[in-house]
Amino acid sequence: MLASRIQRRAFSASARNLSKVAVLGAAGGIGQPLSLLLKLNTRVTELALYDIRGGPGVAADISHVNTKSTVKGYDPTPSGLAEALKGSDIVLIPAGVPRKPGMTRDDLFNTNASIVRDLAKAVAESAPEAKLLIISNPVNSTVPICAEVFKARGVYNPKKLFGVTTLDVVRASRFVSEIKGTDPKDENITVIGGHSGVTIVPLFSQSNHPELSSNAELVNRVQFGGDEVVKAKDGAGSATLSMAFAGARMADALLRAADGEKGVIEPTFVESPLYKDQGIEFFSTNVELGPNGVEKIHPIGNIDANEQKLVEACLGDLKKNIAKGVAFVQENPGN
Ligand SMILES: NC(=O)C1=CN([C@@H]2O[C@H](COP(=O)(O)OP(=O)(O)OC[C@H]3O[C@@H](n4cnc5c(N)ncnc54)[C@H](O)[C@@H]3O)[C@@H](O)[C@H]2O)C=CC1
Ligand SMILES: O=C([O-])CC(=O)C(=O)O
Repeated sequence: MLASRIQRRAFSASARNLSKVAVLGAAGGIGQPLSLLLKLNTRVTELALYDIRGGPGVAADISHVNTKSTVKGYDPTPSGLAEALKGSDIVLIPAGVPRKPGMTRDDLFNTNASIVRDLAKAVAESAPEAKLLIISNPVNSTVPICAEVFKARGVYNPKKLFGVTTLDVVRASRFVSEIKGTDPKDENITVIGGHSGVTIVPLFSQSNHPELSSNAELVNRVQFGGDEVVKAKDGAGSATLSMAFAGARMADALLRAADGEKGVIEPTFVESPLYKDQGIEFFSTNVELGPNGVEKIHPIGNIDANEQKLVEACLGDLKKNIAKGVAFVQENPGN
C-alpha cells in the first residue's frame, strides 16, 4: 500500500516537466493578471515576462508571491525578447491595443497585425518549438498571421499554434448557469468558429439545455459578450480579468496534457481540416491536447437547424478574416 503510494508519487514527480512560460505583453491589462495566475500554477517552473514597457517592474512584483517558480522580467530590446523566449515551452501573446466603444475587433487589425507579426518572428527565431497561444485581436486574423510568419521561416507546426477562444466558452458557461440557477462547473458549452461577433457559435443543442439554442438573446450575448465589457469600461479597454482567467485555463490545459494527462479537451482556434474544402484553414472546435499540442481535432458533431444557420453566417466572415491575415504577411513581410 505504502510502497505503491511512494511509487505513484515518484512517478508523478518524474513525469512532471520543467515548464518555462513566456508572456509577451505582460505589463498590460491582460498581461498582469495572466502572469499572476501563471505564477500560481504549480506546473509553471519559470515565468518570463516581456513588454515594450514595464516588464521588469511587473516581474519584480509577481516574483514576491511565495510559489516555487522563478520570475524574470526582460528589457524591451531584441536581445531581451530573445532571452525571454529561449527555452520556452509555452508563449502567450496578449500584446496589442484593445477596443474602445464603437470599434469592432477588426478595427484593431491595422495596429495589432504588425505587432503580432513581429513578435511571431521573434518566437520563430528563438522558440520555434514552443506552443504559441495568441490572445491579441482580431484572433481570426492574428493566428493566420503567425502561421504565415512561421511558414516563411520553415518552422510552422500546426499542432502548436492556438488562437485563444476560451473566454467564449467561459462566458457561455457562466451565462447559462445564471439563467438556469446552476453551478457553471456543470455547464460545459462547446463554442466553435472564431473569436468575433457572428463567427462565435455556441452549441447549446449539445449542452445540458438543448432548448437554449433557440434563445436568440443568449446566443447574442455569447457572440457579443466582449462588447458588454467594452461598453462598461467606457473607453478604458476591454475584458482583461476574465480574459486572464481564460488564458490561464488554456495554458493549464496544455501543461496538464504535456504532463501526460489524457482527455484534456478545450475548444481552440487552430488549423483545421473541417472547412478546408471551403477555403477556411482555421476553425475552432473541441481539440484534444497532448504533449505535442493538438492531438485530435473533434468534428462539430450534431447541431440543430438554428445552429446550422449560425455556422453559415460564421463561415463567410471567418473566411474573410483569415484571408486578410494571410494577405497582410504576404504584402508586408517586414524585416
Ligand atoms: N482572445 C480574446 O479572447 C481576447 C483578446 N483581447 C485582446 O488582447 C489584447 C491586449 O488587451 P489588453 O491587455 O487589454 O491591452 P493593454 O493595452 O492593456 O495591454 C497591451 C500590452 O501590450 C504591450 N505591447 C504593445 N506592443 C508590444 C510589443 N510589440 N511587444 C510587447 N508588448 C507590447 C503594451 O505595452 C501593453 O502593456 C488586445 O488586442 C485585445 O483586443 C482582449 C480580451 C479577450
Ligand atoms: O471584445 C474585445 O474586444 C475583447 C475580446 O476579444 C473579448 O472580450 O472577447
